[in-house]
Formats: sequence, C-alpha cells, structure tokens
Amino acid sequence: MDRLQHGPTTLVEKRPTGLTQTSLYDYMTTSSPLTSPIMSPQSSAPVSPGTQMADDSLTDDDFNMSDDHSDDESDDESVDVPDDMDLDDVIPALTTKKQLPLSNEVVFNSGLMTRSRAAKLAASADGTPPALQQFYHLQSPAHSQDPSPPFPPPSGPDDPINRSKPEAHGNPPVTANLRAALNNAVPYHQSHQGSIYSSNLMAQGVLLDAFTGTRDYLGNQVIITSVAGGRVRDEATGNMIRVASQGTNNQGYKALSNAFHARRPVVLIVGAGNPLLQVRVEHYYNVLDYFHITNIWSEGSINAAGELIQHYMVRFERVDLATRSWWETAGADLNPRHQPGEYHCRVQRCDNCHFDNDEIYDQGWTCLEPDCERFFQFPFEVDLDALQYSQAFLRRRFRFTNFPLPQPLVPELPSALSVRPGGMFGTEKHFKRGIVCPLCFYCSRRVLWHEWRCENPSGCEYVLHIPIREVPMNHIMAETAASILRRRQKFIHTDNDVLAFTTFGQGYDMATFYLPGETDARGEHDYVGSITIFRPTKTTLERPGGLNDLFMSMQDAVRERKINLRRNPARNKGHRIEELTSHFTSNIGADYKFGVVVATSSGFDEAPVPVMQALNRLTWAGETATKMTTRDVSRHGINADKASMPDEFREFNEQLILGYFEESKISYHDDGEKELGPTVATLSLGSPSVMCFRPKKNKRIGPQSTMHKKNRPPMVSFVLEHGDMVAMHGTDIHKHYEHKVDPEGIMRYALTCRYIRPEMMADETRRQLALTKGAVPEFWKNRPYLGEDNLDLLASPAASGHADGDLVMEGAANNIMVAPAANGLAADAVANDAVIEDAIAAGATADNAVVADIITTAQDNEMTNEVSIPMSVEDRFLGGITELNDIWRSNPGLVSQLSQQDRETVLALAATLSSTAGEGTNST
Ligand SMILES: O=C(O)CCC(=O)C(=O)O
Ligand SMILES: [Fe+2]
Repeated sequence: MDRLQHGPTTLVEKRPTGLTQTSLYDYMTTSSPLTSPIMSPQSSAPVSPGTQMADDSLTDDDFNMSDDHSDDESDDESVDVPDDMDLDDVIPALTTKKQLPLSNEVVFNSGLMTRSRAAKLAASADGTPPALQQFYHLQSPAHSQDPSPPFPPPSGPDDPINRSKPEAHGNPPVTANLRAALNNAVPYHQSHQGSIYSSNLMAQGVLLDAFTGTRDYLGNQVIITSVAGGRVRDEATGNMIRVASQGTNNQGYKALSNAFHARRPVVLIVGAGNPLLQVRVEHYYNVLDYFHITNIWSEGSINAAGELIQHYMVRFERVDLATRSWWETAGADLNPRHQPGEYHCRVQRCDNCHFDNDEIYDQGWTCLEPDCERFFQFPFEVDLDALQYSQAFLRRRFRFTNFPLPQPLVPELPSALSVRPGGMFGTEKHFKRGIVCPLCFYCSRRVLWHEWRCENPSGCEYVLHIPIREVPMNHIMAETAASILRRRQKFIHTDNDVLAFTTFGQGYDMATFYLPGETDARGEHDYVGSITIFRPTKTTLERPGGLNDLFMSMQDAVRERKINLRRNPARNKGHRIEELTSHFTSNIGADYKFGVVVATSSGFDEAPVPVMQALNRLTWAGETATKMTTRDVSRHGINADKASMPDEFREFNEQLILGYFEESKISYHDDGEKELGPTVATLSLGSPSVMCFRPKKNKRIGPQSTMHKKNRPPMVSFVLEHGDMVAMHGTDIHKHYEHKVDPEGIMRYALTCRYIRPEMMADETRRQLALTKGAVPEFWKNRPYLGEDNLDLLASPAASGHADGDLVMEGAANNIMVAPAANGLAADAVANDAVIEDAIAAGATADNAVVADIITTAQDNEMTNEVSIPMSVEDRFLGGITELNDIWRSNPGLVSQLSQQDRETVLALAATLSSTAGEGTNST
C-alpha cells in the first residue's frame, strides 16, 4: 500500500483509530525539492539508510509535557490537555547519572531502568521508595503538598534548577514568571492548566514543563515530546500511570495532528523546571520559538499488567534553521545546524500492514502501526526503556516553504487608536488582556484599571496608558435594551418557598424577596433574610443630580484616579499559578475581607463625591429595606428569624467599589465574614447585569443544595439595570446562600456598602481604622438622601393610590412574571418599550447606530410580535442564547410559537453586539 496516494486526510479517515505514524513523508511529492511545498522527495520503502551516526553523544535524561495545577475557571475557548505524570517522570531522577559530553545534538534517554521495574518499585507495599520520595520532594512540585513552587520561582544562579546550568547564548523572545501572565499576554498559550494550547482543536503552543517522558528530547533544532493525557492515578501510589493506550480521542493528539496536517507552525515554551533545558534562565516560562511538526507517531510501552500499550510522540523542528537558538549555551557555536538534504532517515514498509514508516530508533526499524501485529516488534529483543533515537531521525531536516508564521512571538500592544470616537472605549475585553513588555519582554497582566505596568520583578518601569473613554448614557441604554431583548422581556425568577412582594414610591419600583432558611425535621422553615431591589423610574435616573449624572461623575472620579481600582490575587497568591479576580476593586472606609483581602485605601473623609453620594443613597435603601422587612414580617405574619433580620438598621462604615470591564464578573461567593453587619446594599451603575442567589451546598433548602455545583440553579435571579439598588437584609443570608453577578456590557460599577462591626475585630489597629476611616463626615450626614419625593413610602397604600405591599407570590410557581398592570419591577411591556424607544432615539444620533439598528429590527420582529412564552424564565435568564436553544430542543411545543426569524434575530443581536463591543480576541 502506498500511503502517498491517500493523502493525510484519507489516511486518518480510513483508519478511524488513527494510531498511525504520520510524518511529513505523507506529504512528499515527486516534484523537485524547491517546488515541493514541504521538503525533498524521498522514495518509499524500503529506503537505504541515509548518512548517519556521526559523533552525537547521549545522556540519559528525559522529560514530559506537563505543568502545574491551577484551578482557574478562565474561559479558555480551546482545548486544554490536563497535565499528568507517569512513572516515566520518576525514572530519570533515579537513572540520570551519566552525563556524556555534549556535541552536535544531545539525546536524553533513560535506559537504565525498565518500566516494569519502575512500576514494581512504585507499587511496592511500603509505598513510594525512598529514592522516589526524594525525587518528589526535590523536583516534583506536583507531588508535594503544595502543588506549586513559591513565587518568585527559579530565577538567578542560586536557584536549584538553574545553579549548575551554563549561561544561554541568547535571550528568550518572551518570558514570564506567572502562568496567568503568560496566558494573558500571548495568544498562542492561553491555557491555564494543560500543556497543549489549541484553538478550534488546532495546536497553537506547547509548554514543555517540569515533567518529562522517557524519550523526550530537547536539541537546538529538534524537540521531541510525549503527548500528555490519558493517564490515570494509581490508587496504590498516587502516581499518574499509563494503563491503556492513548487513543485518538486524546485532545492533545487531535490538536497536534491538525496542526501537523495544516502544516501550521506552533510555538514551544519551556519551563525553567524542565530538566532537559541546559541553560540558565532568569524567569520561569520562556518562549523558545516557532516549530514545525514533522512527525507524530505511536510509541509502545509495557503497562503494569505487562501489556503493550501505545502513546503519542511528536517531533518538532525549528522553523528557522539558519540561526543559533537562544537556548544553546553561550560561547562558541558548537552545535552544527543541520539543513534539509544532509541526512536521510531510512523508511521501511511493514510486511504485515504494508504501511511505511521511518526508522526512528537506533535499535532498528519497527512497525509503528498500533493495530498491526508487528507494532513495536524489533528484529531482536530490545529493552523498550533503553530505546534511543537514530541519529538520522534526529538530524534529518525538512524543507518548508510558504508556511508563514501565524503571528509574531511578541504580540502587538493594544493600540490607543482603538480607543477612538465611535470605536472602543478602553474597557472592552481586549483591553483586559496582558501585554508583553516592549522593553524587557516580560509578560504582564492588566492589574490596574487605568493602565498596564510591567510586572518584571527585576524592576522594569514600562507603563502603557490608554485612556479610557467616557461611556455615554446612550450606550448603556442600548446595552440595556439589548439585554432585555435577548431575554424578550424583563423578569424576575424566584423558586418555591420564596415570598415576593412588590411596591413602589419615592421614585422607585421595589420588589422584596424573603429567602427561606433550612427545613427542619417537621418540614418547616423560617425566613433568614430579605432581598429588596430598588428600580429607579426614568425621572429618578434622568433628573439633574440623578443616577445618570452619578454614573458620569463616577467615571470622572475613576479617570482622575480619585478611585484606584485594581485586581487582587484570588487564588494561589504569590505562586506561579496565582490568579487575579476578574473584576477590579477599591475599598473605602473600614477594611473588608471577602475571599481576597482588599486593603483599605482611604477613609470616608477623603472619599470622592460620587462615593459619598452613593453611600447616602445606599443608606436610604438599606434603611428602607430594613423598615419594609419589619413591616412585611408583621403585616403578613412571616416566620422571620429576627436574630438574622433585626428591626434596627446599622449605619454603614464601609464601601467596596467593584469595576467591571467587558466579560468581567464576580462568581458565586457570600459576603459573610464574621464582622459583617445585617445589611448589605449595592448600587449598580452602567452596564446591565444578572444577579443570582442559590443555597449553599448541602443546606436543607430546596432541591438545589444537594446538586452538583455545576447544575445548581439559582433560587432567585434578576436583572440589575443601571441605577438599580439591591439591599440584602439578614446576616444568615450569607450562611445559607451565595450570590454572583454577571455583567453584560462593557463598563459597570457596583458600589456596595456594609457595616463592619469594629467590636468583632480582634486586631486593635484594624478596629481603630474601622472607627476612624469608617466614620461618615458631618458634611455628608447633614445631606442625607431621602428618596425622590416627600411621600412617605411606608404610609398607607391609599396615600400613594397603589395597592402597595401586595403579596405577589407565595411558595408556588417556578417564576414570577408580574403582569404589566401590576406595580413593581415587572411592569414590563411599558417599561421595555420606553427603554428601547430611548435607546433608539439616543443610538440613532450617536456612535452606536449599529446597535440602534439592531434594536429597531429586533423590535419590529419581536416586540410587535410578542408571544407569551411558557418557557422557564430562569433558563432563559441564565444562559441567554445557548439556553434558549436548549429550551427549544427540549420543549418542541415552543417551536410552533417562536419563528425562525425570531430566533435569528436574537442570535444576530448577540453576535452584532459582541462584534461592536470590539475586535479583541483575547478572553482574559
Ligand atoms: O457587582 C455586584 O453587584 C455585586 C457585588 C458583590 O457581590 C460584592 O461586592 O460582594
Ligand atoms: Fe457579594
């Protein structure tokens, strides 16, 4: 069989297991080397041995693709291959004794211990053998208690990994000490966990970190690595071992194979902990260069049960064969650079399966087809662990032409030009990615709201400042209208057992929900807290000094750096795998810890005006919510836990400001540190968002708390629009529930006030600071916010002419959609129309005419054609478009009600909105 006639695609398709050696020979043509797209032609099997075996020396060492263990929930859109480790990773430490002189290229091979012996050792009854333990301890962070070495990681000559290594010939084009900084700054390795980063299953970059496979190899022009994945944890030893063949479902294999077939160069990155790296590096992660994939093949090994199994190996060849590689040792150029045509690797056809493959190993040719009976059978008995690559295989070079590099290794900086009228604002997701410092090439995250600062610990002072443009109200209105359209109408979702009331007055529509506590043995529960949403009327928003103005002055205060927002470490602080929060934070008044410690920057006496205006508004909201709760509880006989929901309101002494760029969010959390007072109130300014509450795990509340967290739906969820305030009243809300907020636009501020009880603070300094910094200055105390008019909100319903305080729903339906006729938040049809009209009016005269257009179209298509959709509001709410599709699928009855056109409108709307939001491609 002649593989050349099939072409690579056919080959893979015809052999669904795909366990075949694939090499560039698959692409060989009979044309001349210069016209061939890849390389010189070579006859098919059998091929006479090329010139080979010169003076290359061997050492025994090896490495594998793996890395550290971040639990980042980043939105990598592509495949991560989870890192793992197997016995191979352990063997080299026991066998790396022999270090032969370097010359041409260096082969690292562990040949002294067979896999079965290692397996026996590892599985020995008394646990891990001392030598292995020592290895773990010294060299294997993944096996120590703490999965990552502290930051700063290996840097400088004193570091254990680097100390003995010689200086490098050159400098890496890009370096980083933090995994997240690397992921943020370069497009070709955005994976937080795996070693292979791919996009649409096309490999972009491969990280060669500390754990190496038996026959991994790092030369100046050629790199060979085993493909991670497919290993399982050995119960007895805790080690990752291979028990079965890898198979083509391995995502890493697929991604590499696709890059190979597309002849797409990939970027290799080396971790300083990689034992094969021969030179000293200053920082942990170091970009090597672009490489072509020249071979992917199956290597055989023996598992613990003595069976022959298969895993993938991949050979990379540096694209630039002309210059020295930076990772060669400094000094004389001792490493010859091989060129295409100098060496040929023997190819032979298997008598049994009739496939050709290269003679990869020194020990002779073997069939590399895992399905073939002759797979990995050598002409004479061979210790598989002692296999070594043939020199011809290592030295052969391929000729590639016309395969341009996908992008520069050092990405371009975000440009100030993008922040232009009608264009981006500076808070789109594009601007939250990291940068590669143009001075020192160190990867730096977007830590500060205002600008990028080089994070190089060696002290680079580079700052990239791109001014953030003011986001006008009409943009926010367009976002809000789009958000409404996306879910077709405004709504609130509450679950069984949630009590809900609506009312209005003082310039707001209000809804209050009472959250149930745990159910006791008799099946009864009380209520542990209330959540009140205050939605401002149009006038409340637009009047001079109203909420629109507050949003503008908030933007000014931030721009003028009176408020300094920054992202803080959320996980693994100080380690290589440190992750930042998605949102930016600034704390004013008493200090407040929630998950991440947010250091207090200033007291209320030095806070900028919008912060104090927000404080006064939130004080009113918190106090009103407390009073309404007290009233509802007595009027409706609600079985309330008064210890959690006291009747008295405590003045706030703290404000936490959260800033959100596009796609920033705050994941499920509670606000409940022990010092927290009973009331927490938040003002939303800017882009709309979705807030959700759900019972914590294993609380006896509803069915949700026993579900896996991925499936645990919210018990209460609602949209927060610009100007909305939310007051949570009840300390036990934070014991029983957690909440999250997902903003939907490009700029949102959440200003949250709390009372932090100084008397509960153990630390005297903190207590004093809470008292001084948290004190509200007289000036602001004398100017309280009292609502929008002088009506007494709590007066009798007749006074306002509305049936206020009506019980809307009690422990019944799955959702509330208050009829438009009713008061309250969900006076939908009318309110929506007004918002949309406004947005159209504003949008048509402003930059975002596109958005206005879509809204008009969508309105024509949808709003006039509004149908009452009996679908789960919650589902529509949560997942937006995706969920909508799911619902259509699972509920065929709906299809008759929703036209294809409606569906397309929603999808087009989402797509256009995301494209008008910016061309940024990095999700960070
Ligand atoms: O962004 C928001 O509205 C929520 C903020 C929040 O949950 C918090 O600050 O704890
Ligand atoms: Fe919170």
